[in-house]
Amino acid sequence: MAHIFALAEPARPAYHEGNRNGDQVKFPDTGFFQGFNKPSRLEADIFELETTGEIPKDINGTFYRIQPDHRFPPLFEEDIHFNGDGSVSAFRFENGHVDFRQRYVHTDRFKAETKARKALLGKYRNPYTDNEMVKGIIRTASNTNITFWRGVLLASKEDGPPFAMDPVTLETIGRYDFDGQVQSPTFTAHPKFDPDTGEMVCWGYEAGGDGHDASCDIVVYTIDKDGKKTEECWYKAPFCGMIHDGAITKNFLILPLTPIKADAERLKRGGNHFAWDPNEDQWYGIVPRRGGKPDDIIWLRADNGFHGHVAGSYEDEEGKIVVDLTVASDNVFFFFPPDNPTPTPTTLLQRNKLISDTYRWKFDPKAPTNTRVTPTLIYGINGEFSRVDDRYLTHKYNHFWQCQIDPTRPYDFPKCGPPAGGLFNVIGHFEWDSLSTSDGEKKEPVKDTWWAGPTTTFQEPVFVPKEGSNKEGEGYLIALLNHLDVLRNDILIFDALNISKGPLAAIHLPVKLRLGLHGNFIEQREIDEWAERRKEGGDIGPAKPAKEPLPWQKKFFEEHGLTGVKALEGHSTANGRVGVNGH
Ligand SMILES: C=Cc1ccc(O)c(OC)c1
Ligand SMILES: [Fe+2]
Repeated sequence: MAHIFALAEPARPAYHEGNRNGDQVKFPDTGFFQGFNKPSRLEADIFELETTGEIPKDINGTFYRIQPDHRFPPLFEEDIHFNGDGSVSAFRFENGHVDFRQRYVHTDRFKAETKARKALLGKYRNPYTDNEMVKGIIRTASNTNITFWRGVLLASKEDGPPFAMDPVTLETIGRYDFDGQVQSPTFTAHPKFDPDTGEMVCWGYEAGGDGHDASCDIVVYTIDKDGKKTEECWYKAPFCGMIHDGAITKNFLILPLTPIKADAERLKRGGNHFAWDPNEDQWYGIVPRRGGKPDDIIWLRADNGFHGHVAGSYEDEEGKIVVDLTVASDNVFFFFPPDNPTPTPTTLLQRNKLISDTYRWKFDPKAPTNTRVTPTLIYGINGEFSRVDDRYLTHKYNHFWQCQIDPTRPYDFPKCGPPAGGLFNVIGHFEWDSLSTSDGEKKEPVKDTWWAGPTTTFQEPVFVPKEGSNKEGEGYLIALLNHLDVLRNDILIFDALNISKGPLAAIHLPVKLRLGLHGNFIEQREIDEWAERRKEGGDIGPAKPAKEPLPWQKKFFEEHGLTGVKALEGHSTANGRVGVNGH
């Protein structure tokens, strides 16, 4: 019998020679778009999610997290997860109850594509692959992190500026330029918040031109707790590599430069934004947090590796900079292979063979540029997505939490297929102090872990401090669990200092979310206080979206006239003239 979707005339394939073909709304038949990775595109509100066990009543706030979720079938069949539109989930915890909300970030890209009812932007961070209609657009999909800053959520991706959203309704306010103070084309997805000063320390790399030209310019900003930009300094990188996460101490910002490189010519040819360079070092740029000048940056170097995320960072008693982060042994971004093929991971399966241990580096801020460094400690675990008790950032700390990869545990391959996003089948709590060998004896490091079974994997956890306690690590760990067999998600809540006991409670979603990147838990007290200040007539008033195009866009519109996205919007150019070809 014919399948119910069968047509009398066979439909044309949705992709021809790798390019989108015709108007069928059909996603590629590739690993990035099928099974657990199938786009969901869901915007939803669910009041009173189903639960098992008792949700701790002292959790009062919202767990925000963000996921890429392609709104439209991509222009190119080989498109990747990281190119999907940002979609934000909010889990509001109140008195043992949990409500769910999910909305897209309304980026400029999202608006233009909605109007056209189809994808207009092409490959990840390559404007040369875009439809002519969107030339000059801010391309970012804002899909990597969702942070809370002075009463608004900032959805961010490192290829563009952040977009502000309302923390309660999740409505997009618009592109956020910090009241005109931040004009760089790119902005990190990992801004750092100093818990003692209330400052945001942030940066952009590939920041010299339009953000897609492989420039080696790095900009570093500090915004103070009142929203005023207090520092801006421009530095040069030795090459245009990725600076995804960073670390702060009281006096320094550390920028890990990963040897996955952009190349202007490859971009012009319509190729990948990045290519892994297996012969390049991993570099660490160190700049002062206050009064930095372009010449102040020092670069320390270590053998090739792929930086993951930072756990904690601080200055020790000797003034050394302690930075803890995962470093993988090979190319984690298997979809960005080297320009010249070498034996490097090119499939998810090969990627799962990578080792990603957690390294403790101690950097001397007085070391000359090009000094070679080696780690002080290696924890002896394999994982990613480290989190700490954020109240201890810039201070000596002990505890961190992380998703673990344990290939010795059974995995139900027939039911689940290759583990979407990586085999993060265990969640764990670790203690640096357990590695110390002050008495000369080698201790067995703490590995407080819990395995969730053969059909499940974890997404990045968040730490929630226990109400009324300042003790490091006292609180809860909350993490999304992927059911890879039945295509659904749960949220598990653990006692953060006793993970191996298993979850205290679970929250059940009736649907599948996407594989997300990052999230943060915000206390209700904080959300309410800022809502009061941000209301009409409040002492600072509503957050305002950017009023002007970015400098690179103004230049682009002046050079190219009123084409592309400007024509689409029917706008005049920034200076009020209709600048078509010299008029
Ligand atoms: C490691 C994560 C990472 C780095 C760069 C990206 O553009 C991204 O998009 C979701 C994610
Ligand atoms: Fe990240």
